[in-house]
Amino acid sequence: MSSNISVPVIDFANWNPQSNPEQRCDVGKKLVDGCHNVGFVYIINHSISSQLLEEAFSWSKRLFDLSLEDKMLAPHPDGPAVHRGYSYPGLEKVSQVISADEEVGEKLREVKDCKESYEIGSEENDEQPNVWLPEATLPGYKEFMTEFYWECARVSHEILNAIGTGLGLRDPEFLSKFHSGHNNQLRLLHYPPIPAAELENESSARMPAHSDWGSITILFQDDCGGLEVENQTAPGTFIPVQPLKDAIVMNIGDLLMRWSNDYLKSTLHRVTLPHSRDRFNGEERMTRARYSIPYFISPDSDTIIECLPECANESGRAKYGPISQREYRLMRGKLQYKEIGSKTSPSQV
Ligand SMILES: O=C(O)CCC(=O)C(=O)O
Ligand SMILES: [Fe+2]
Repeated sequence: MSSNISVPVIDFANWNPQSNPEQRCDVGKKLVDGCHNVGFVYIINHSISSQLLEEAFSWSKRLFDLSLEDKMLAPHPDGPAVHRGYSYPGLEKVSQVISADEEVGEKLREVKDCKESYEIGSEENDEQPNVWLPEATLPGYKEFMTEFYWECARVSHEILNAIGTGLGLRDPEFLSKFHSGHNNQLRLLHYPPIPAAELENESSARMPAHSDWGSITILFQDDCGGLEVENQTAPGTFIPVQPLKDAIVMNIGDLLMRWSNDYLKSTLHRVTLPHSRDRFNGEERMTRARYSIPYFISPDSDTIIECLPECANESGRAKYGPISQREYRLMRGKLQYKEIGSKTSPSQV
């Protein structure tokens, strides 16, 4: 695990309308460097308030503290087409076979994923309608989460514009324009305490290595720890993304990697044992519970993802042909299904 590479911290204090163009350009360049070298960055001094984040975690805890019976009043629909509502521990199996080695793939499939989640989309996304709990089960939950969803969408535009600026796009807001926000996904995640031995001997996983599919992901995590990202300079080894209070952890997804002709990196990441000293509780060596809130940002379904001219190589060549978001999502879904079997569902979108 030792590495002198770490996840860069990008200060967004100078990314606001009052900042001068040089300051904004500097923020954009640092962000893009981090997305190129590591694929993951922390963003600090962003525009989501600390109080709102506290509220989001407290709603998440209230949700997962409900009885299973209550949570099952908003069940995740069967199959991969609609990713909404509540998934009980073990329902979803994230697996991305990253090796052609059959044995590795088999081993990953046997491992239980110890987490429960609740997925939320835009109320206007007809392809994936929301699955809400009855209002009386958790009054105020739907209202808060809807507001939080759009607050995350708002900040995602700031980040996409900073990326556009850092990449030197002729129109720095070009990427943002394909993101109405209706194709995003807010996910509440709870990893219950489990015996540390199960994570150590790999009979259980919190979340195995995978990449995200969309443009970018922003993630909020509690102080438990355990998120790790693959070290680009030493593939197969991982570096920790230590909790940093109120920071946004931001990463590049597969579609933006493709859009940027592989300049921005969609990095494998996983959730494993916490790194902190208080990894275990008591004699049973139980890992602490962990709560995280990723928000996946995707372009609208009809968007054609085609190499940005500014990212073409010297001979003007693109590594990938044009593809729509919808086509790409279906292709990824199919591939994943072939590899991981029909009882499981893909990691997101
Ligand atoms: O819980 C985390 O920190 C990571 C979650 C994640 O990578 C995902 O849901 O795709
Ligand atoms: Fe992820």
